[in-house]
Amino acid sequence: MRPAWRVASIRAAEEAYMATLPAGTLMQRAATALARRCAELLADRYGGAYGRRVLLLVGAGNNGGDALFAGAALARRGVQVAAVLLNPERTHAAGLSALTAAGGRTLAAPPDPVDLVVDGILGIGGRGGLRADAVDLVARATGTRGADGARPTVVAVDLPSGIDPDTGAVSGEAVRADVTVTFGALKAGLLIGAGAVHSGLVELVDIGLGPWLRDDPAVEVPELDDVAGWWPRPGPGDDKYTRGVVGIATGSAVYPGAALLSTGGALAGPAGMVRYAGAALESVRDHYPTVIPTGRVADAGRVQAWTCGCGLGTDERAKAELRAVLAAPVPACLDADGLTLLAEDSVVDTLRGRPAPTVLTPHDREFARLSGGGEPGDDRVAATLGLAARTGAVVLLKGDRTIVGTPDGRAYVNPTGTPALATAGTGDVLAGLLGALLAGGLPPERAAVAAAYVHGLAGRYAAESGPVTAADVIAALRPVLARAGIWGVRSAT
Ligand SMILES: NC(=O)C1=CN([C@@H]2O[C@H](COP(=O)(O)OP(=O)(O)OC[C@H]3O[C@@H](n4cnc5c(N)ncnc54)[C@H](OP(=O)(O)O)[C@@H]3O)[C@@H](O)[C@H]2O)[C@@H](O)CC1
Ligand SMILES: Nc1ncnc2c1ncn2[C@@H]1O[C@H](COP(=O)(O)OP(=O)(O)O)[C@@H](O)[C@H]1O
Repeated sequence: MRPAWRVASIRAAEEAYMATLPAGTLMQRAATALARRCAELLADRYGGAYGRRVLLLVGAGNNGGDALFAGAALARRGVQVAAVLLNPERTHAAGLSALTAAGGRTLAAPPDPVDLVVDGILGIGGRGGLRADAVDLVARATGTRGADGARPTVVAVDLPSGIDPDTGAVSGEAVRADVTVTFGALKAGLLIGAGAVHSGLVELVDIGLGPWLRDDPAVEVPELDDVAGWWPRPGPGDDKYTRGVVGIATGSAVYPGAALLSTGGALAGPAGMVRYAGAALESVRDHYPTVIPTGRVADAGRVQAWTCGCGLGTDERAKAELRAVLAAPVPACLDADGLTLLAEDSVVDTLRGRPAPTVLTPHDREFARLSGGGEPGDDRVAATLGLAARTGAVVLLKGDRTIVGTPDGRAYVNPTGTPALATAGTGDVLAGLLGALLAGGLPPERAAVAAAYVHGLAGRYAAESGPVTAADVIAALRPVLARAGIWGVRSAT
C-alpha cells in the first residue's frame, strides 16, 4: 500500500522535523531532487541538459522557493534558466538571489522557445484554484515550443498548481503536468479525481519526513503485491464448496444482460461455484453451463456471499429478492437497482440490522440517493467515509479513481481505472467479481479494493484491442489475472 496524507498531517510533520534541522534544509533537499529530475527529463528528450531552456513559473510561497533553488542548480549546470515571478514583492528572496547568482534571469513574460516548464506557482499552500493572472501565464508558458518543435515538458513542484492538495478537486483551471515531483509524502489530492489526471507521473522524493508523519494516512493506494497476496487461490485440499459459493441475484425480464454480465464477472473470481437466482435464468443457463440457476433467492441453496441488484428492476419481485438477500447471514454486495430500492427504505436501519457485512457500490447518482443528500461533491474520500460510517457498510464509490471507504474510517483509492470502463454494464461485471471475492473469504474492504483493482486492469487490457464493451472486460479478467501473477494454484508443499 502506498499511503497519502492531507496537508494538515504533512504540515505537522514538517514543523516537527524542521525544528530539528538548520533552516532551509528541507527546501534544499527538495530543490536538489527537483533539479536532478528536470535534468534527467531534458537528457531523455535531448540527450543532455546543457544549453537547454527552462522556464520557472514562480508563486509567492515556498513552492516558488523550491523552483528558484532548483533553477539555480540547473543554471550552474549550464541550463538557460528564466523565471517569471507572479508576485515579485513576495517572491522567496533567498531562492531568487540563488538563481540570479547562478546566472538565471527574470522575465516579465514567457520566452520562446522553452524546453521545460517548472510549475512552482502553488504547492500545499494553494487554495481555490488558479487566479486569472496565473491562468494566463500557464497558458502562455505551456503554449510555447521546445527546440525540437514539441510542446515543453511540464514538471509540477510538489503538486500541480490549481488542484486542491487534499481532495484533488480543480475549481477552474489547473496546471497539467507530465511529471509531478512531490516531497516527503504523497498528497491525497495527487491521487484522487481531477488531481490524479493533472499530476501525470507522480514521483515521491524522500526528504526524511517519513518518521515524522504521525497521523494515519488520509488514503492508501493498493499495489499489485497487495492484491496478489489477498487473492484466494485453490489448494490441494479444496473442493468447489470450500472455495466458496457466490449467489448472483441480478437481472430481470427487462434487463437479462445485467444477469449475464454480473455472472460473467463472478465466474472469473475465486469462488468454486456460482449460483444464479432471478428472472433471467434461461439466458444464464444458455450462456454459462457451469452456473446453477434458479428463479428466486429463497430457492438458490447455500451460498457464502450474494451480489444483488444489477438490472434487478424496482418492482415487487425485485423488492422481495433484495429483502431475501439482506436477511441472509452472509456478506452481500449491493449494486444498481439494489441501491435504489435500499434508498427507498430506511438505508441506515436496514443495513445496520444486517447479520453480515455489506458492500455498497454506488456511482455518483446512486450515492446521492443513498445519502439522501447530494452527489459526493469535491471531497470524494470524505463523502465515501461519511456514507460508510452512517450505514456500517463498506462503500465503493465508482469513478475514474474509484474510492473504497470503511465504517471505521480507512480509505483506499484505486490506481488502475481507465475511462475505457465508462461504458454500460462494466459496473455489473465489477459487482459479480466482488461477490465472488466475498464468497472466497476476503474481508469486505479487501474484496472491494481487489475487485476494483483487477477490474481496472481488465479495462486497460481490453482497451488495447479497441473500444471496450462490458463483455470485453469479462473476457479480459482471466488473462489479466494470469499475466499480473494474481491467479495461481497453491501446491501441496
Ligand atoms: N514546509 C516545508 O518544510 C517544505 C515545503 N516545501 C515547499 O513549500 C510548499 C508550501 O509552501 P507555502 O506554505 O509557502 O505555500 P505555497 O504553496 O508556496 O503557496 C502559498 C502562497 O500562495 C498564495 N496563494 C494561495 N492560493 C493561491 C491562489 N489560488 N492563487 C494565487 N496565489 C495563491 C498565498 O498567498 P495568499 O493567498 O496568502 O495571498 C501564499 O503566498 C510545498 O508545497 C513545497 O513545495 C518544500 O520546500 C519541502 C519543505
Ligand atoms: N471516466 C471514468 N474513468 C474510469 N472508470 C470509469 C469512468 N466512468 C466509469 N468508470 C467505471 O466504469 C464502471 C461503471 O459502472 P456503472 O456506472 O455501475 O455502470 P453500469 O451500471 O452500466 O454497469 C465503474 O467501475 C466505474 O468506476
